[in-house]
Amino acid sequence: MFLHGTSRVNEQGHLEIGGVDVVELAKTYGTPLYIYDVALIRARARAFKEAFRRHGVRAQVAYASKAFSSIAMVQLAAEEGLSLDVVSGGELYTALAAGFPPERIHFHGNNKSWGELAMALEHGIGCIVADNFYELELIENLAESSGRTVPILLRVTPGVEAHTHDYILTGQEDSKFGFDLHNGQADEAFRRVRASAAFQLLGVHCHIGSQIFETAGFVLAAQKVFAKLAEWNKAHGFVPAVVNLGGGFGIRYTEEDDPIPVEAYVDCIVEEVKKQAAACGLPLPEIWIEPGRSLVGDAGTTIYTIGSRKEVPNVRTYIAVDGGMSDNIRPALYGAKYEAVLANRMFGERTEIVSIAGKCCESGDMLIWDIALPEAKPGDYLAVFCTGAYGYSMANNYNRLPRPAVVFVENGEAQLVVKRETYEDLIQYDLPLKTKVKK
Ligand SMILES: Cc1ncc(COP(=O)(O)O)c(C=O)c1O
Ligand SMILES: N[C@@H](CCCC[NH3+])C(=O)O
Repeated sequence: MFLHGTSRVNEQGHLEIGGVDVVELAKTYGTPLYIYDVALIRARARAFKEAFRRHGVRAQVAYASKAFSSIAMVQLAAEEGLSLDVVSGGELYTALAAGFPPERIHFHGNNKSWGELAMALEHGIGCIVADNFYELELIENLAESSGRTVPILLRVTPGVEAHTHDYILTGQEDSKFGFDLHNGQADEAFRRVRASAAFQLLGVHCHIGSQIFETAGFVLAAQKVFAKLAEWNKAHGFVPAVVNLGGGFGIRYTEEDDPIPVEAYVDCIVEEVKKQAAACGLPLPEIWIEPGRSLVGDAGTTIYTIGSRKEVPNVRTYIAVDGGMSDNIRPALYGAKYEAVLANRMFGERTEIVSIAGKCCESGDMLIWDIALPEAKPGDYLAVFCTGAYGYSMANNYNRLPRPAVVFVENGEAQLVVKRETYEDLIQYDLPLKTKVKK
């Protein structure tokens, strides 16, 4: 059976996560409900950190909070000694409100506003990952007006385009992110930054993609980054303090996925960075990575209540749940695949093949096509696995569906960490029409 972390089947034949019966959680908190296995998140965080520690190198593992940001999640990341990657004023605000140490926050984004950058500077965050020339201008102006020096990494696009299962080398990088390494943009950014007292250039960042199962793309990216760092060192004596190779480590959504353990990514990254630094005659920089999905993805499970059923004779049976693309847009957006079970009948024999439909008014709102399940009846609970990354964080109110609640479970205890939205929440920013029609 497809179970992760602390998930198991209890004596009642119910799915249990973190020592808590999922059916009880559904009854207490309602559905749809996101449940996070906290022990699994801790285990992943520790595995990443331990892998670096074994190599005896200086490193930061920054949780990419775009995968799932909430006050409790950020506090959990802090508790585990992670750094934090934020990509908007909203994620930064959440981190600060959660009491996350500002010096361990890294600020990303391809169009940071003046206001967002000002907030970051005001709170003295650890570093800004500068993405483009306009941003450099904004940072410089802000730094001048506040008399600060701003620690930055330059985000470069190394021309390594990673896909889910492979990677290809692209001569001409076509990406909205970062300074191109090959067409002179990165060199121009480097010159500007070095010429201004506004910046403290810590080093370079790159991120080659997401849900990657191979190490080759990271090796290639490190090689390209160091080729540039070697040039900058030779020509300008620049010694990087930090090299950040981003996130993108893949997880197992279905039986078809075959990711490597997190240690294997870290081993290959550390070995390549060591090799490259030595070859370039550079001291070993601090190595930073930014995992999102691989920290929280398979720790998250969504529980739905099953409702209607529609048979299309000789074609398909649709089973509808009380959520859908509003709480998990990934199947509609990327054709993402998931595994699921009936959480209240785990011992049930899987006697039929059905397709799981969401309740949004959209034919494309399908969560899973053609899955084997016990015969599902209205009121049964469907658990969809591996929804911890980019589920809640990409949730929306399409069709005015309230966003679900989020519960953390650990050692037999459940804790509500995000409340379910209410209908009142949905209309809280609406204002009534000022009618011009005379009665
Ligand atoms: C710059 C950057 N860092 C980190 C991540 C986290 O990626 P993942 O969740 O695949 O680890 C992303 C998202 O792809 C990203 O764009
Ligand atoms: N949101 C995407 C990944 C994008 C990562 C951010 N650069 C997903 O659900 O897989």
